[in-house]
Amino acid sequence: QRRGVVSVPCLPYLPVVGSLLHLRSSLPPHLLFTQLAGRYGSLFGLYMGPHYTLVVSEVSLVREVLLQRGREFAGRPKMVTTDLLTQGGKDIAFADYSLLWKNHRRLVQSSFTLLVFNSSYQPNDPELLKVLDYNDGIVQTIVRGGLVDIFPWLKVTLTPGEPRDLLDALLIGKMKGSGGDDDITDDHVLMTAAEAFGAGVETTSTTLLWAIAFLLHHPQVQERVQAELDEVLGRDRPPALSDRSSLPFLESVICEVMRIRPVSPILIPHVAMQDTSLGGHSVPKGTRVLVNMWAIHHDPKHWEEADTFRPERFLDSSGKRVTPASFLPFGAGPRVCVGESLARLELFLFVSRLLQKFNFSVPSGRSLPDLQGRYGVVLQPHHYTVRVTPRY
Ligand code: HEM
Repeated sequence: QRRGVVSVPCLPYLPVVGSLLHLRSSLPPHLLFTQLAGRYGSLFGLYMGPHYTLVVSEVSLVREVLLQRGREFAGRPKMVTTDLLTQGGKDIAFADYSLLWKNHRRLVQSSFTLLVFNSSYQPNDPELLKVLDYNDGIVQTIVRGGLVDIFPWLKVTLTPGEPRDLLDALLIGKMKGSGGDDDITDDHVLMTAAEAFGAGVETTSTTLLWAIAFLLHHPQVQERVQAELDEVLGRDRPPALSDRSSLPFLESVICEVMRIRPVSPILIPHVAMQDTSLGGHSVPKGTRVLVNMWAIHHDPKHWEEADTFRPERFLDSSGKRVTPASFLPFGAGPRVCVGESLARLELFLFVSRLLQKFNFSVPSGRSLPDLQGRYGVVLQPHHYTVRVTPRY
């Protein structure tokens, strides 16, 4: 037992493997952790190999980690996969807390609008295809990371010259050292741009897929959004950002989608940068913290019929938008999503224009989308088929 953490319930653990044997499950991590929280409580510990890790599943504790003690918990663990993908944390999401990271983050945040709206591509533009390909490589690599992040010595299973995939290629490139022709400096240059795509495109487009999936299950919600759009915009005027406050039901549908299926059900791991405390328990420096946002968004103490899709929960009795304290799809505090306002803006423009112009339905003979989802870097819906017809 480490000093100071004895009072937090902890999963059994063994030398070297830690608690991994107790984490074997067919459930995806957010559901497994939610189940374990039922047994061990809303704050419990486990060992990911040698790494002591706290799992947090209660909103007041989450707010303590992200906001009240946000600065103390703003570190990121050093992991083999992300270290390679980001050239030792030269990105934002996986870089440890430092002055450099803070300046980098500020710079990127302030240039997003310019960066995102500055250029456009035609479908199949070779440059666009290359970027999409690279993005896909990153997604697959992080999914495959798993064990090598817990036991870095697994790297030795590599055969130099015979990379099996992008992860191997990056590892081999790194092992060769710097300065050589095979060095991965091009990837290095791509880090920040790749992250804007990796963290930005995958999350936003997946949220859009979830939105359509839930609208197919709830055609009456689709009709109500369309009635609101018809009243505010009419048939032809494209939605503008200034319309957001006049479309509270549409905005509440987007929120309910992000609540019921958060694309990032477990936040990127945080790390205690100093000895600190959480919920009155002392937490040693270096402790990893996993925030289970799925558990927060489905907590029956805070959400009535949490498993039911009900956008009205984001409206008050006079129909105005409200934001419950247990709704944190972008995280909060120093590590809050850099792209939050951009993502909200994109989702508003996409959903409003699509529903103004089209009806979404299930093609005859096909079944409704499966709403279970599959867990990767983001929580995605299984593939489904949708019929899109112009409204007029
Ligand atoms: C629906 C869309 C999105 C959702 C739900 C989402 C959610 C999140 C979450 C939960 C985090 C982790 C917070 C934490 O670790 O405490 C995060 C971090 C981040 N997101 Fe997003 N995100 C979205 C879109 C975007 C977009 C559009 C961009 C950029 C173009 C972006 C860039 C980032 C970056 C760079 C970080 C790391 C921040 C840091 O560690 O300091 N995200 N996002």
